[in-house]
Amino acid sequence: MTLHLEDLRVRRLGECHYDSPFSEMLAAKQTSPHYVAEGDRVLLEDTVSMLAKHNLPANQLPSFEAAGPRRKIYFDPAHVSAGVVTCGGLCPGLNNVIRGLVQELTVHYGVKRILGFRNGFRGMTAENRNDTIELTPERVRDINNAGGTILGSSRGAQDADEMVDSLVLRGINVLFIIGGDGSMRAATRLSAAIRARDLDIAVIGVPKTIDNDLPFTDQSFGFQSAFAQATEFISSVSVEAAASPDGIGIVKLMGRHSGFIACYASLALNTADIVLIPEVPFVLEGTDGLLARVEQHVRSKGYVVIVVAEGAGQDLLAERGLLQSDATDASGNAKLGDIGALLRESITAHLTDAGLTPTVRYIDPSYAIRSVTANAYDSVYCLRLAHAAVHAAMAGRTETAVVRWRRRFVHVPMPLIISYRNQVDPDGDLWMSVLEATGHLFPPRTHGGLDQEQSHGGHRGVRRPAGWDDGVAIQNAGQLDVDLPDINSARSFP
Ligand SMILES: Nc1ncnc2c1ncn2[C@@H]1O[C@H](COP(=O)(O)OP(=O)(O)OP(=O)(O)O)[C@@H](O)[C@H]1O
Ligand SMILES: O=P(O)(O)OC[C@H]1O[C@](O)(CO)[C@@H](O)[C@@H]1O
Ligand SMILES: [Mg+2]
Repeated sequence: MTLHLEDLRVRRLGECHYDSPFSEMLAAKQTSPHYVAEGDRVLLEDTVSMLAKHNLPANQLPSFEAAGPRRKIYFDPAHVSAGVVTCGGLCPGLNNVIRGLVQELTVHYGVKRILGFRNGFRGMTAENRNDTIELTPERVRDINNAGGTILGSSRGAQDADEMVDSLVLRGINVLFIIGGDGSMRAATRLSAAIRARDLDIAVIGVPKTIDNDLPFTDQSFGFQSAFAQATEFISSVSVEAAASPDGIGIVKLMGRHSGFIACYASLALNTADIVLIPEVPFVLEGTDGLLARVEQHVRSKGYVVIVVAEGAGQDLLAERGLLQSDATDASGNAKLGDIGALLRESITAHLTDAGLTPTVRYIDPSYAIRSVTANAYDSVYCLRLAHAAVHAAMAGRTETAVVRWRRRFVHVPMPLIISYRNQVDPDGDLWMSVLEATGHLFPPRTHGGLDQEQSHGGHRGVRRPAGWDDGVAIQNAGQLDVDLPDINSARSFP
């Protein structure tokens, strides 16, 4: 399927008639290397060859609407009641985003009423809709000092119409959804239900995912804090492995389908000998297999450190009957088998057979990683995303996520954010860096790169309940088939 320029157009509730509190500040601002003026756009692609192949005038190149404050806004702040909900797995920085939203809404726009729905979308059901937390500047003052989310989060299906009823009954006209791919799918369904009733409610997403698996965003918030924390555990097993005869250190890190945390945490320390991620298949046996490679390391260096993403090698578990192929969590995400345990057992058996005396240290620090507080970098990032989200909502944007793309903050229509899964490209420069750092070009490439399903539009391993929409599949952003009018002319979405 093809991405059309129209797919990059952000939906608007209507014309902006109210003066924004930022009008004066914006009056003289122009686009610069550090600022994108309202009305200017940020390019989707960033190489000469990608842009050249479109053969289009500059103002028709695929681009995103810039985020940020507008001179005119859609909502009268006096009549805004905002809702906030956090959904899916935890991620460092959730509280920072909540705090940033509340501060921006109250201090700059003068919004008086902000409600936090509790425990994810579950808090928006008929049963729970009145159990909200009033979010005031006082309530959120110190929440950034703790990990998790003061609102709670959850997985599991809720009825979109019932959630719209909750918004109507609680008088919410601006909703901020902080969540991952599943949450953005839910947000899209919720938005469709809002549109079907012709309601004047803005839905803005702040993409959150510890796995960094959402596309069209440089890196998701909390990711840096998470992989920084993960390095602590790699460091521990490295020390343990190095101090044991024939030592084997294994750390299993989160990453259901995308091995970004494993890659970045490994690069940060540069002590891992082998990195295994879902995107790059490997085998255990044979001369090209992991076991032979591990034995080589142990014989030459005395120990080996392996960093494995939880989604790696699931095919190996399946072959051995160690994977319940249709098991899912409440949100329809595939439940994974324990690749770390398989590595531990098979490496121990192999090295023992080879006459060695392995000591295996296996750590699975998953929850100890995603529950940490945001570091200084992520704290800044979360706050700026929150600001962008509030500006977008007040300007009447809807069904839109706020992200940072190529260093600029932009608006990405929600269908795009769920259109495919961001994964480590085995042909890309990140994986090349990992191979350079581990120095052994392992695992060897057994195929030509991510297949079509994996990289573009695929949701392998995600099994949603019947009737759920997994969003449109689009072609590789590098192969956009551009079709269409000048999207840069400001125009309301029909
Ligand atoms: N296709 C869908 N349609 C409607 N609702 C969905 C869909 N997918 C997920 N949801 C709902 O969105 C919420 C969050 O989804 P999920 O548990 O998959 O986490 P997520 O947002 O993907 O975050 P993460 O991947 O970081 O854990 C859940 O309440 C889930 O029921
Ligand atoms: O155990 P939970 O809370 O379902 O979360 C586990 C999953 O959540 C994720 O962090 C994504 O949020 C995955 O990497 C991980 O497998
Ligand atoms: Mg998800």
